Amino acid sequence: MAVLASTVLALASIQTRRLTLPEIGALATRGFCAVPSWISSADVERIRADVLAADSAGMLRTASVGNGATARADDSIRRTRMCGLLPGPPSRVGCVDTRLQLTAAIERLRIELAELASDGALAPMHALTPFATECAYLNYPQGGYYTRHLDVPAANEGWLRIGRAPADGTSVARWERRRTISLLLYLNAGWDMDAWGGQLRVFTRASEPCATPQAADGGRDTASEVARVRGERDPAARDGAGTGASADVWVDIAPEGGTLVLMRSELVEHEVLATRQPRQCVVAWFRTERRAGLSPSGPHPCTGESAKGVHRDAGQRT
Ligand SMILES: O=C(O)CCC(=O)C(=O)O
Ligand SMILES: [Fe+2]
Repeated sequence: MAVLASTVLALASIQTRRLTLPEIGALATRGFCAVPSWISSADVERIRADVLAADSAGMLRTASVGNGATARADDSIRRTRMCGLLPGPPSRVGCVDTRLQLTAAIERLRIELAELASDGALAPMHALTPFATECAYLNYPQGGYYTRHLDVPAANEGWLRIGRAPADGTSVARWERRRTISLLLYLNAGWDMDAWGGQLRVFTRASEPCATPQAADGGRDTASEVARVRGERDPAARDGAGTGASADVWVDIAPEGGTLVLMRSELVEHEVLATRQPRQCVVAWFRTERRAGLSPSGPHPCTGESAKGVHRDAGQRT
């Protein structure tokens, strides 16, 4: 009986729902969307239990900022613990089936987004390369936070070399990758944003290349259950006059269990406000790979710049 029960549990997959048209529209025009109840509350609890088990086993470590040689812990920017899932903790820790089902659900979402992009439902976007996804658990302690940031580095338009660099010697890798879509999946049922803070603050700017004027005002439609528009755009920006400088507009998203957030990684700045309760979530990044300096597929998503513009960058590298 116990064997049967564990077999059934192992076979049960994490059911996700497809994105709705308004959610797809928000991702296309505003660069982000919030998707309430993407998974069931039972699956939220299963994943959360696995995060806590992995943390108790010492698998979650202080999350760093920067990347490669510049990666470092910096308490003034970020306070949370993190554990990568690809590869994940050893199978004796927590529930490996839950992790496999979670990463399978994330892969199904990558395919859904790739299909939407090829159908033209999303703004032009680089292809999401299979087997290039990063995925991790995050556990914020009471007093945790992550200050305002973009998920890609500023240098080389966010492209990072895969493998050997010229400084490493000969036989240099010619591939690069960049985060394209950032994914967050929240795991705390009944999160009280007013009492506990910990909201995800997503910034949009009037000057943001992919944001349309309607988009910057339109968040209430797509995410009314989970988000509140808190920012004010300055009047000059609203009527399109002035120097191009604009005040921030932001949307606060409650980290409610089961809510999925998707953001264009190179466009959408965000932060996690101080949390007064421990807060767990899954973070993942769908990435794009390209031959160094060559356009991966089609024009740059925001500027419409095609391979020519990107080639200039390659010229500097070689
Ligand atoms: O915890 C969150 O809501 C956001 C985390 C985040 O922005 C990141 O890890 O890059
Ligand atoms: Fe982030």
